[in-house]
Amino acid sequence: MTNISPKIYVAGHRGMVGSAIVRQLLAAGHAPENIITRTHAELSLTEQSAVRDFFQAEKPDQVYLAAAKVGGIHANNTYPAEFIYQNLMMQANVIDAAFQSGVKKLLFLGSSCIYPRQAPQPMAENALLTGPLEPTNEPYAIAKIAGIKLCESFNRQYGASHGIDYRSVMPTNLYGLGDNYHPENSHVIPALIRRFHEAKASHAPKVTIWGTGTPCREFLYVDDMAAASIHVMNLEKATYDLHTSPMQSHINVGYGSDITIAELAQTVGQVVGYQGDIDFDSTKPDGAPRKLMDSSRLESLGWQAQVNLKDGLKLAYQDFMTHS
Ligand SMILES: NC(=O)C1=CN([C@@H]2O[C@H](COP(=O)(O)OP(=O)(O)OC[C@H]3O[C@@H](n4cnc5c(N)ncnc54)[C@H](OP(=O)(O)O)[C@@H]3O)[C@@H](O)[C@H]2O)C=CC1
Ligand SMILES: C[C@H]1O[C@H](OP(=O)(O)OP(=O)(O)OC[C@H]2O[C@@H](n3cnc4c(=O)[nH]c(N)nc43)[C@H](O)[C@@H]2O)[C@@H](O)[C@@H](O)C1=O
Repeated sequence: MTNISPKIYVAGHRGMVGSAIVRQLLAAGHAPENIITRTHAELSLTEQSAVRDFFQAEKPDQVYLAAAKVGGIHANNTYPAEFIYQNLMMQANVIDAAFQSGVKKLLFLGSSCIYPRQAPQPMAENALLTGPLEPTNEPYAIAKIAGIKLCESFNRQYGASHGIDYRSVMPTNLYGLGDNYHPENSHVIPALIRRFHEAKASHAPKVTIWGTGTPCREFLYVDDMAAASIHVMNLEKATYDLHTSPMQSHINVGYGSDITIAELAQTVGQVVGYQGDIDFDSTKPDGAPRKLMDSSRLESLGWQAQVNLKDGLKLAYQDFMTHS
């Protein structure tokens, strides 16, 4: 049975993943007063001294690091300085302050974009640092790789002496409740939900999709991601260590199969009920041609995705309708 006593800090609790983690911790019986949160306005994680003060005051037992500067292909390509700087600062501040305040267990959320653009498919954890990255999100990916290496380095230097165990999970592309539906800066699923919905409402004859439609993507519903995060956080150390190594400790979290962006567009159109045409703007970037995760490490650790894409898209569309 889960130990319900730890004091848990969820960084990024108002984001899509952080909010799902909080929902699941509460549903699992964690007392609300043991779940520590701060909004961005209350605590900017890029501010080192504020982060240190917060950790020294709260002294949590566990940390889910789900706060990050996040966005889709256009945002990553347009604001690379913000993506590398803010993510490096947030994770460095949180991981070091967690260590300094005595946090024993921390889970860092990375991304599938850490793998080389031409990595063999599906991409296993050992593909890390074997080749050049996808240019549209290289700065974000470099920050995420640094986050993995921060966790590993703190474990290697202080694991035995201080009993710390900092872990990393690498999510594939996510979607679901609480997503960012911005027309340009979002990921493809929320962007297409908005675009198809608006086209349906205005009886537009066609919807234009960025890129060629040929890239493949794997999509995981956010509740599955939250469940995987809690599962990995709670694995026995001996079990985790058996499936990882000190310098390759991260764990992929994927759905298990991918589809083309053209197929995704058809499916989103069906879910939304749009009956017009779809065309493609190939002047927009495609990004990585394919990035299917090999999630067998996590599966062998006893976890598997539950929500299929069609069901997840229906839930996401309901969420968009509720909040638009
Ligand atoms: N969404 C996806 O498809 C994927 C996400 N991931 C990773 O999963 C994690 C969660 O992503 P997701 O939930 O989608 O992201 P969201 O953008 O939904 O949430 C990010 C959260 O981080 C907070 N935050 C950002 N900057 C700061 C800051 N300087 N100080 C304090 N808080 C800050 C945001 O607060 P505020 O809104 O107030 O700024 C928000 O609550 C991230 O690490 C992301 O990189 C990985 C792969 C795919
Ligand atoms: C999770 C992941 O997210 C980003 O990488 P990405 O996988 O390229 O994510 P995306 O969701 O933005 O695009 C997926 C595909 O979809 C196509 N596409 C079509 N039409 C729209 C559209 O309207 N919006 C968007 N965003 N993409 C579109 C788009 O051209 C691309 O081929 C990283 O920067 C990084 O943040 C990261 O790790």
